[in-house]
Amino acid sequence: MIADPIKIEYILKTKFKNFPKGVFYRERFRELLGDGIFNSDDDKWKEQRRIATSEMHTSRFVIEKQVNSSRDHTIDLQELLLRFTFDNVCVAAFGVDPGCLGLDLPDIPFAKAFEDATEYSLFRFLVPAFIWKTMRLFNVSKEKKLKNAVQIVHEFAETTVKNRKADLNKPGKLDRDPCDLLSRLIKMQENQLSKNSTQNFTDKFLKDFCISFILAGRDTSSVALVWFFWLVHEHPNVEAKILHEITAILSQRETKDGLNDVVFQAEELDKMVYLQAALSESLRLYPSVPIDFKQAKEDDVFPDGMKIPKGHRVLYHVYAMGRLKSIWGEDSSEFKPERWFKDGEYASENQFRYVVFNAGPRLCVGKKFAYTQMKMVAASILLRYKVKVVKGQVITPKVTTTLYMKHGLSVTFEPRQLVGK
Ligand code: HEM
Repeated sequence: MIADPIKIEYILKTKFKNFPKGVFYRERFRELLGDGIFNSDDDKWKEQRRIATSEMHTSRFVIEKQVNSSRDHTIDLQELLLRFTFDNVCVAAFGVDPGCLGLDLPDIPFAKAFEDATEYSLFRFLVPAFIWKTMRLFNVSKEKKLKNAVQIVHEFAETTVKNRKADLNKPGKLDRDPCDLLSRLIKMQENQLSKNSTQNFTDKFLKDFCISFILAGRDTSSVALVWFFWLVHEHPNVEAKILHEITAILSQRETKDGLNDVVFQAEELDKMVYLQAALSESLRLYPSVPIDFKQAKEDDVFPDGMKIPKGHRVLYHVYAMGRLKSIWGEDSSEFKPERWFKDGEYASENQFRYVVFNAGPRLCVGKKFAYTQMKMVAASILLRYKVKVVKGQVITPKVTTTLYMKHGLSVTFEPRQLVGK
């Protein structure tokens, strides 16, 4: 297990490979999306962000309805946010809203199967391979459940791919030019085929690509937000600064909407640098992916002379790195968004010291999308409510591949009167 930026830079700059092979279409993600759809400032990306933010805003209303219907009751914020990001990433991937955030918080078979599949496949990392392989051979226990869950996920994805292809071929069927990942891949393929390119995405490829994307973007932003809301509750001075920033940005608008009608525009979210710093700071202390690992493609030697034989896995401890005094200084355990500013300007940290989104050629493809999504939710809720954490609950991380709160986060929402005039 390492926590050294120099070694991490060495690992992530191509020497090591991702493990396990085939979980994500990593190379293809880079090639097809990398700096295009999700990360550039071109018009397509702006349009994607415009649609994504208005969809997030719609979800904000649903969250608000939940809040109203549970007034005077506590609500598990983590569960609500997990449902929100699942719906949201499915819209981004497939253009389909599974409806997990419905008012009665319904059980959606596809979402449940997705969750089960993730949990049961984690088992394969925890036991020697011969154990789970034997269970798979006899189709028993966790392997049997995994098989069933995977089947539900695949059936849903297959139907979605088929329907989307059919809709794209029927003029007038879709009310706007769709921006979701699946539609873009299908269109990209059609354009290339018309140029006699050899590029050909099978339905299986399209399906697996979208499933991998949902897997990567599903819980990461929601758990980040739940730790953020808890830290903000514990630091009223930070909350006051965030509110000050949001209201200052709103006051620059030419037309003044009533508070309830405010929908943040992507450009306004870009200006929320203190909020961005507070989110980055929260992720430093509670990274959504707390431990990551890569595997040596061949016998290798680290810059300090340490030998790594072919096939060996190197784990790096993102959680520990976020708290190292050697990187962050004596106050490394404190929640201080101010540390992200240099000469009054927001300054990103060196990627290999802050590996929360991975780094270099493996930097998270959804990073910008995630910040837009998190800022939209945080600003929309904080503007309207004080999120009050119920006293006496135990706040502790759950040790798994994603840093959930073990017991969720019970909160109440107190409507604000003060802002937005
Ligand atoms: C706070 C939110 C997020 C965090 C902390 C985060 C973190 C990460 C990390 C650490 C990796 C590298 C995993 C590895 O290679 O070992 C990664 C990869 C990836 N992430 Fe994110 N992520 C977030 C949100 C998202 C969202 C919202 C999406 C999609 C909409 C997304 C899409 C991806 C994809 C496609 C990859 C694979 C990229 C590649 O391997 O080249 N992420 N993310």
